[in-house]
Amino acid sequence: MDNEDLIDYEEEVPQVADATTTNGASATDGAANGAEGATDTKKNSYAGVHSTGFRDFLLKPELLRAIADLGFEHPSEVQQECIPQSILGMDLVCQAKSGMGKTAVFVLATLQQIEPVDGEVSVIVLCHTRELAFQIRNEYARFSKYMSDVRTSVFYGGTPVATDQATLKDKTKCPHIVVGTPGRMNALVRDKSLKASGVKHFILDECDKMLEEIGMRRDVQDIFRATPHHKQVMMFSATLSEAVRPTCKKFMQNPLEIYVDDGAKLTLHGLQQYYVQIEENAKNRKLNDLLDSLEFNQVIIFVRSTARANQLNQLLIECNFPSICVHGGMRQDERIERYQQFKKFEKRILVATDVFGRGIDVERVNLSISYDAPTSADEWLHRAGRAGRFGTKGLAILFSSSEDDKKVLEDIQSRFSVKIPEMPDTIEASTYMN
Ligand SMILES: Nc1ncnc2c1ncn2[C@@H]1O[C@H](COP(=O)(O)OP(=O)(O)OP(=O)(O)O)[C@@H](O)[C@H]1O
Repeated sequence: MDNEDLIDYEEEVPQVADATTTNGASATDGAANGAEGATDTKKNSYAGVHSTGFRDFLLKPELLRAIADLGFEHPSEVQQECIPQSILGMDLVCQAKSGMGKTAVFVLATLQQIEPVDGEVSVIVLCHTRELAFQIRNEYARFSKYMSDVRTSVFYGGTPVATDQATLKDKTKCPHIVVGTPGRMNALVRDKSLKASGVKHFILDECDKMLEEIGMRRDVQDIFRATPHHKQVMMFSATLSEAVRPTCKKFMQNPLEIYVDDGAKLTLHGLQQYYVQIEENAKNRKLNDLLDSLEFNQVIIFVRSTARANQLNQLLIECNFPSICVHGGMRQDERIERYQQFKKFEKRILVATDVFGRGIDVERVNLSISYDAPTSADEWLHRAGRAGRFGTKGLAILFSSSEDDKKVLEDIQSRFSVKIPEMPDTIEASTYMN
């Protein structure tokens, strides 16, 4: 990746040595453990060893009440590792498996520290898709329900910019916390509707995605430059390759680096993964068979283009499956409405492009089918991780129909030290249903 045009004002800071505070054992284990055996070493690690409770973090009573209302009993491992330091304002770069509660780390850390000043935005959270931004704003709403003086807004493209501008202009409405996608957020910063000079916490979720895509990275950098030098920076993803880590750290000062899971350990314990070798023209029939024969609560079916999403969704509806689709080619309000429909369990089948590949959290999804193979091993990990949230069981299936698909399959197996077998004729439902 080309790092040339990265932000400049941290460039002189000496790079943190590799021996930075990491989650010692876990961080190194991953690299050393080459095989599936690694998966047995920490059963239920998502729930930690239960030695710590949320109370031990000395959070505000309003937050503890909200956490109790949400039914969170114990912090997950990533929460145990990150919350104590992040609530003290430390910079943080964090990799942990999909669905293990990274969102709560930054939501709690920022709500714990926030001192809301009317007319001032003090927290900026950036993520790569509008639905994810919407979801994160909802997480803020859930955790801040007893903090009535804290306002959170979400800003993303495809909606009237004037509405966002009006919200920011009105002191009684101006949010203290803003979640958004880079393009719209940068536009609001550029036209000075969003004054970033009061920002104290700057967060990137799915940071590898945002820093690897050049357009997004430029927007992120521009927004970052408009914020004060002194602030807390936190970054999160399930996939932080060795290549992207230095890029992340360029935005930070002496960050705490927590790699709860790495390499082989990124594979979710409860998730079974299979591939299906198939000709392109046999995919529809196979998908039909799978949807008929597999038991599932909800399923996300990934395809590579908006046109294919529409076609496949149409076909499934004609076959009387309760299907909807979401992709970047539809109106934004419709996208959010469909996301909500699926989240509320009004539909059980969602056909989506990679717009839904990362971050989206729908509890009942226990089946992830890549009808079109992903383009990289990392994207597979994110797609598969839509099933098996927070340590639950799930099933992920990849249709492989070309030499490129085969190559991706090989990459997945070597990058995550996992064996993905060919799908057997039958799979016992209890092994992937909770
Ligand atoms: N301590 C906890 N106890 C119970 N449930 C939790 C806890 N922490 C988080 N969750 C739930 O787990 C689910 C997954 O969390 P979240 O979406 O933050 O995962 P993530 O690590 O960001 O995953 P991804 O990498 O896929 O974005 C959410 O529904 C969240 O409410």
